[in-house]
Amino acid sequence: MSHSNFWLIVPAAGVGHRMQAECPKQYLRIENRFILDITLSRLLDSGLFTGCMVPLNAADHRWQGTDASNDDRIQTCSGGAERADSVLAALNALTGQVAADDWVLVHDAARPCVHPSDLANLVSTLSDHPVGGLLATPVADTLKKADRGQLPEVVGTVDRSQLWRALTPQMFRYSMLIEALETALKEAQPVTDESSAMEFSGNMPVLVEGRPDNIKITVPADLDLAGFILSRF
Ligand SMILES: Nc1ccn([C@@H]2O[C@H](COP(=O)(O)OP(=O)(O)OP(=O)(O)O)[C@@H](O)[C@H]2O)c(=O)n1
Ligand SMILES: C[C@](O)(CO)[C@H](O)COP(=O)(O)O
Repeated sequence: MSHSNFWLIVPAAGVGHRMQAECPKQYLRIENRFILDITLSRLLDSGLFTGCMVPLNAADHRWQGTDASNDDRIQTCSGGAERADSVLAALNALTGQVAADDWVLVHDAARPCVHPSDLANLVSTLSDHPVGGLLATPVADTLKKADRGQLPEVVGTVDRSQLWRALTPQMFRYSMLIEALETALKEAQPVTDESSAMEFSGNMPVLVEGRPDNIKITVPADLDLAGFILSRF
């Protein structure tokens, strides 16, 4: 079993355009709790993490009203224009606290339904792996490729036999992840998750199957769905 420490980064600097809400979605409430508080408590309650860094939007004025802001395990920093920029900012803000081969788990603030069993399985599966990996779930729907018309039309059906939906947490060694993100961003590579940066650097992250109910709250309908999922835990 690895003797490395485990650190948590929860990117929470987005504005939630697709949610069309009155505030950034991480500050919407489920059962009168901020989504950000739910996500952070579900992860930190595992007792796994040495520390946690939460990148916030520079214009964020809601953080001080959260329960998490009173948790001395949690540090904050300023995020960036894109999710990858926020994650890199958080990694840099941890410099001096984290050893090169410590594990860093990055988990979207917008995924409050993450299940403790998935977190435990991710860590136990990868803690001695040289690269790391991510929670993911096999695609269960038939996938269509469409043209870009106003009324999109099918141009083909995609073979889904090797396709997975990437979830979070995504778990990589501190120094490898910083280097991969810096390289990908410098080369203007599209980086929508940590794995894609690691892949660009030539690594093959492991896919660890996770629960499909680890949803990312993205559009309005996701809020009630997340509330139902959380009510079942
Ligand atoms: N510049 C950004 C953009 C996103 N995120 C975070 O990354 C996670 C996943 O991103 P996404 O679902 O795209 O959130 P938003 O960018 O807020 O949503 P949208 O794209 O609809 O604006 C969220 O927890 C979000 O707060 C971040 O920390 N910094
Ligand atoms: C990281 C992620 O949740 C994995 O599926 C996803 O890439 C985030 O994408 P978003 O557009 O920033 O929500």
